[in-house]
Amino acid sequence: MTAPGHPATGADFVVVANRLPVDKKVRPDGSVVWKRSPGGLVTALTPTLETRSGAWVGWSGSASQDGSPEEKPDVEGIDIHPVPLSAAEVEDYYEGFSNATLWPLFHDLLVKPEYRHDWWEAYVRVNRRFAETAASAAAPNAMVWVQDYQLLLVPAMLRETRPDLRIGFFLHIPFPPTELFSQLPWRTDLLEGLLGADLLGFHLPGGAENFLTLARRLLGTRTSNGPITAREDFGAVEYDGRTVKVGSFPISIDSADVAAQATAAADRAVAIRAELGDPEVLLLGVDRLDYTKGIDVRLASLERLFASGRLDPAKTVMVQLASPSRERVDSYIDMRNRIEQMVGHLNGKYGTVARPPIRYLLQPVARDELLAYFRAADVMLVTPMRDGMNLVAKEYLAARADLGGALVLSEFTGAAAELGEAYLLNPYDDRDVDDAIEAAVTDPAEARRERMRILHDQVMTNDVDLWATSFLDTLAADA
Ligand SMILES: Nc1nc2c(ncn2[C@@H]2O[C@H](COP(=O)(O)OP(=O)(O)O)[C@@H](O)[C@H]2O)c(=O)[nH]1
Ligand SMILES: O=P(O)(O)OC[C@H]1O[C@H](O[C@H]2O[C@H](CO)[C@@H](O)[C@H](O)[C@H]2O)[C@H](O)[C@@H](O)[C@@H]1O
Repeated sequence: MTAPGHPATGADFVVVANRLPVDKKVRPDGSVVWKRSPGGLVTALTPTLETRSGAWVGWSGSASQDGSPEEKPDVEGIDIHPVPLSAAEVEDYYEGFSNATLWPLFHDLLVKPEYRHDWWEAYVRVNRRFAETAASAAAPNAMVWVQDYQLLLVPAMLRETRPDLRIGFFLHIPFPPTELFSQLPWRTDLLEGLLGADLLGFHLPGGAENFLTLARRLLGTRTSNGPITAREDFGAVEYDGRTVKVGSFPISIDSADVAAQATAAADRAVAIRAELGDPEVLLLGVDRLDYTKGIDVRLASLERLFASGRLDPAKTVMVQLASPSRERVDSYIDMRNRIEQMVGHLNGKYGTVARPPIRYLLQPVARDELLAYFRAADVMLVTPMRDGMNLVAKEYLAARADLGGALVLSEFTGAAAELGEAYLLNPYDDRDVDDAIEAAVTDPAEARRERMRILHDQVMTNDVDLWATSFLDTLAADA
């Protein structure tokens, strides 16, 4: 069925992403409910689609029963095209090639990537399915925006059957240097897959420049040499008789919405602090439970700060909200065990029965509750070993229209490139981590407030609309 406002021949604007903007949950009684999915990508694109009205091609988040037709959820303003994945494809394409091969390789080899040809075959097959679904959803000359590392082959597959389309691709995770990318047995196929696009977007200029070097070295193509800057100066690759534009577009959030909702949650923030025993210092971490996020880095630092007396465990509470993620992938299971051991150790050593210093939740919390936590926290701890952007950091800043709080931020996040007034740290340097956390807790209120004023303004000005508009305007410009 065609959504209101869409011609029967297809949509003029199509988003293609691994995930739909809603997740399918099957209740024990067999009934189905659709819930808004967690994750930065969905959070970032939903407002854009609502204002532009278009189609979204993606996976529901659950394996399909063989032979049964995929249901189509009703999402206002978006024509949804579900792509079914079998249980084996979830294992091989999503958990395997996407999250046990590409994810660790693109995140500095924090765990060892696995290179398996059966996973690759599933990745090619599923990418083709996404491309075919997108081709059938798109109107003639439509603009199609493909998202992220799960779909690196889709741009070329789409161009093969629909050369009329204007194709953009955005990578939400870091793009690694040639030396790392070249480990991939399928490096040329992946590079050629991406070069099917008219415009390739990365968060940071460094990722875009890595891509140009790779194209030059691996394919011998002609590429531009000048520096790339965010949204302004672009690079180019000459490939197959076309010019592929390459640029940096740092993603952001719906800042005004976050600020308004967090302000509305001010009373709940006070109640949260009371429920926690009104600690002198409330530290907060909010992450998918992923080994890239450095949850262990902040817990190890707290141990050192408690042990040395630089922070008083009797006056400090740290809340760690962790959303379960990719739970069947070995490296995620290992990280979860490690974190839970550290939480237990810290509470056992530094807490009392009535008052453990670490409060750890392994479940997603409701959005309004999350915003209340942002508003309640004195210090937000964002300590990834590597992260494409990190929207949590930006959400925290937008939530602090009261100019309270402080942001501790790893230099190894994309967000750090724009947020120089945060308490920046190198997560590989224990002393630096400890010093940054201590300073964020103990600096004079006026100094913290001045940093927050600059950071809050930065995020309010550079929002997700700027990200989407600058990408789509650039994509449309040379059509
Ligand atoms: N409602 C809700 N959102 C969450 C929770 N945990 C994380 N998120 C959201 O998920 C997104 C995470 O994005 P980001 O920090 O870029 O990291 P990513 O998980 O790697 O995409 C942010 O928009 C968070 O607000 C949770 O427990 N509840
Ligand atoms: O879909 P999942 O496997 O559950 O993972 C959730 C998303 O994680 C990744 O997020 C990235 O995109 C964010 C927005 O650009 C960025 O801030 C963050 O640094 C990245 O890690 C992944 O790239 C998405 O595809 C996933 O949906």
